[in-house]
Amino acid sequence: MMQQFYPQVQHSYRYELNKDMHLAAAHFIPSEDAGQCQHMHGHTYFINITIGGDTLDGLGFLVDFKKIKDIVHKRYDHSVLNDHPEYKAVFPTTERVAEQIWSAIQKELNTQANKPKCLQVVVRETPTSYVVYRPKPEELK
Ligand SMILES: Nc1nc2c(c(=O)[nH]1)N=C([C@H](O)[C@H](O)COP(=O)(O)OP(=O)(O)OP(=O)(O)O)CN2
Ligand SMILES: [Zn+2]
Repeated sequence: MMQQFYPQVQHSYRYELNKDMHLAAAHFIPSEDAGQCQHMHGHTYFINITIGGDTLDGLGFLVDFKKIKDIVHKRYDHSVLNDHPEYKAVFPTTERVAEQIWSAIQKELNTQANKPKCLQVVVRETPTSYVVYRPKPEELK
């Protein structure tokens, strides 16, 4: 997975969890400036999510791996990204997809008593193109 590329994120949390997944989705960037990308096309997105925290839940989980996959995969797999409400105001670029994934995951983590933090989201759109998204420190308070 991830073509063996795992970017490191600096932190001092006791635990770091990583979840890899991939999903198939179509998108287009509705602007002439996007060249060929203005036309609908598909990708197999490879996604890596990094979560940190100091405290585990009663099961000994920082967060359930399955919960992380469900938030992203159930939402986007075999869908057209442009159809999702979060891409009505912004285009579904790799950068925006990474940002939206971070936002959805952190929103769910905020409901947990042990308060894990989503430290990094990597989205690989093609074999040669990927984005790393990291929140600002104030967004993790
Ligand atoms: N900053 C961004 N640039 C581009 C994005 C993007 O999301 N953010 N997206 C695209 C297209 O959607 C395209 O699918 C991916 O582009 P690209 O990596 O250029 O695709 P190729 O497979 O043709 O890359 P090569 O390395 O030239 O084979 C475009 N730009
Ligand atoms: Zn594309």
